Amino acid sequence: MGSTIDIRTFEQIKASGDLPSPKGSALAIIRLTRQDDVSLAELTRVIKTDPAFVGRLIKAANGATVGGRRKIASVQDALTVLGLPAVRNMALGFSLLSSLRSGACKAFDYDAYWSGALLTAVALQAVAQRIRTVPPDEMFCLGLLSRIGELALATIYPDAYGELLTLLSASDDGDLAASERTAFAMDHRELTAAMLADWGLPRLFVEAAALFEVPERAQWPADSRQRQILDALRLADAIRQTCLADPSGRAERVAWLYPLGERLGIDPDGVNALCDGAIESWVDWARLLKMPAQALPPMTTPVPAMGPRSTSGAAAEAAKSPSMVAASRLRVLVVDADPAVRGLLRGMLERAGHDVFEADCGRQGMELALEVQPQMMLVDAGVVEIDGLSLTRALRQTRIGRGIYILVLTEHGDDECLIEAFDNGADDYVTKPVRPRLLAARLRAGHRVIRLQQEVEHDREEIRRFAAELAVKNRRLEEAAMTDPLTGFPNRRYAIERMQQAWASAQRSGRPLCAMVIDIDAFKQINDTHGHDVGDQVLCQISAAIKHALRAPDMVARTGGDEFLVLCPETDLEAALHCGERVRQAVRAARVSAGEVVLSLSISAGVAQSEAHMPDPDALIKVADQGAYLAKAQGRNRVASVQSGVCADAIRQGLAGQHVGMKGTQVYADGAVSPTVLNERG
Ligand SMILES: Nc1nc2c(ncn2[C@@H]2O[C@H](COP(=O)(O)OP(=O)(O)OP(=O)(O)O)[C@@H](O)[C@H]2O)c(=O)[nH]1
Repeated sequence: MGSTIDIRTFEQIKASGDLPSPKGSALAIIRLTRQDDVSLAELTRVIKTDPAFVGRLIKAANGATVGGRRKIASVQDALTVLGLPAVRNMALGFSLLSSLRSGACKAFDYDAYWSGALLTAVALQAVAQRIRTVPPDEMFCLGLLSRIGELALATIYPDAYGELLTLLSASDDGDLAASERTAFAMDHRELTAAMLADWGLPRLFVEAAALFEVPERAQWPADSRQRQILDALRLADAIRQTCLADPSGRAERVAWLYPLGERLGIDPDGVNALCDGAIESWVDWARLLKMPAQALPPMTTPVPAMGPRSTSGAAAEAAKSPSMVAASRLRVLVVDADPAVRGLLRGMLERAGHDVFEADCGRQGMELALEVQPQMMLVDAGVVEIDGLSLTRALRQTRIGRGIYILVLTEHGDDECLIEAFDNGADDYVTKPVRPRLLAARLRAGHRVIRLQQEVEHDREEIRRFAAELAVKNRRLEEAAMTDPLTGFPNRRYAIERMQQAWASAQRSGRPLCAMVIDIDAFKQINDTHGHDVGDQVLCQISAAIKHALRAPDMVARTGGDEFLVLCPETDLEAALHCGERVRQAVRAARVSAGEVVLSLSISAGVAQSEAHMPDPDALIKVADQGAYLAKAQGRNRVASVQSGVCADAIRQGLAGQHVGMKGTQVYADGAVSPTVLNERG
């Protein structure tokens, strides 16, 4: 591969410390997964220190599970399903995504960059699921980072790269890579490849990332694994561009999208289905990662005419033949110490149209089997280092090795060896010296079994996809049933569930529990004066101000029109009153803009602490409600509690607002009553 960046230049940039790199827990996860003797327990412990990553990992694992398997809910199970390489790459990808959501390069659209990268990632994962060249979850990361060089250049040279982007956007025929090379003596493709290699991604991935924009430079045979990964990445990138294009742009792009699918044996309907699956999965991931992802129309409209290409015999053949070739052509690994035997077998297999890989000892056989993932292996029982039978047994214990059709080569008449071979997991045997016609017949029989397995796997894949779609839909329904659509906050139903859990836990531990009821003051006026739409915008901004003022363990839900319920676990009344006052001040300080109007509002809040005589959480909410009612009655814009026994002095010292004392109540306010328009209209 001729496009790798000059290693000295790369080392210099790296030494500057400006290159994007994984941070914190991701770094620890990557380091651990590189250790040969890492224990699952240790890795699980480190992963659990990063709750956001736990969520993403479990989501990815559930995407990868077979239909009918139970849902993955623990880190340990997710690790088993995904495997260490996928986990390592996900830690890398998500760490970069989290730490580089914004940056100093003004002309670089960070949101669009990551959103597009995510679409490429899910598209590549879906393509990999179809072509099965490498595990789909490993490909996810390749898609996510396939243009990381662009982001790196924007990070290292924010001003100069910004100027370059601005210049390019003004010209019609700008070549990004050429301009980058002129300005920085390197382009994003080279830098991407160098960074992926530096992070230890597989060579096949590094090369695909370096060349997918310039595929004419790749010299690999059309049916090689390298070429398939490259073509898969090209297809995923084309899916990204097509899905994000406007309707006329889409029509234009399918003209080169479908031929890319054809190269991998995927017909236009299959490509459309990949696009639709990718869009759905993209929106789902974007929600989890809190990234922008607009609703895109599906591609499942009938395949637009591609001119004579689509109907010509050649194109129709091209659309069909690759999948047929893929089904009849096998990757076969021959493990035998004798070069003459290997040569004989290679000749036979190649004449039958298969791709042949050779290993001269058991250890090399194991390594190659895991790397090239052959569908069939011919293993000499007497091969050295690891003997053929131990190799068979070891392979059967791996995910990759379980599905390989293994033919053992044994000495004639060695029944004991044959029995042991079958006990170790061999599918068939051939005795030495090899008789070509007999071997050819056994290869055909093996081939039949493999084809049947592939068909079963294909059906399973369909079921898996169906189950995954169903699971996503169910999750969405569950979420929707618990979420307030306007603010995105949990709704009353969810709040009551959480309240019951917190109540039970407080009963068990004997720790205090507080509830706070918040009501926006004179909100009706906003609707009446400025309209319902402005009212909605105000609600959203006030919600954000409330949430921002709360601590992480507190839970806030929108329980009514302009009413919110806050749950403060392990908090006593005094602390909850402080918290309420913090929220009140935050809302008071917020400048709420709605259209041309800037408003200042206030809230009234009631706070209550659980007490031994209260029978259930409803009683606690009722007392908090009474506090809110009292705050309203006292003139609004205040925090109140109808419970006594609070250390008034301590609170007063810590608060900016005035303290209005009543028998058995605490009330805070700073006088003004809202809402107030702070600017004049237009
Ligand atoms: N814009 C908008 N308004 C809503 C929504 N839900 C309820 N409302 C309105 O919110 C207002 C709530 O008013 P109230 O709580 O009764 O009274 P208020 O004007 O806030 O006065 P006080 O609570 O006594 O300070 C009503 O006019 C409802 O119609 C919503 O989703 N969007």
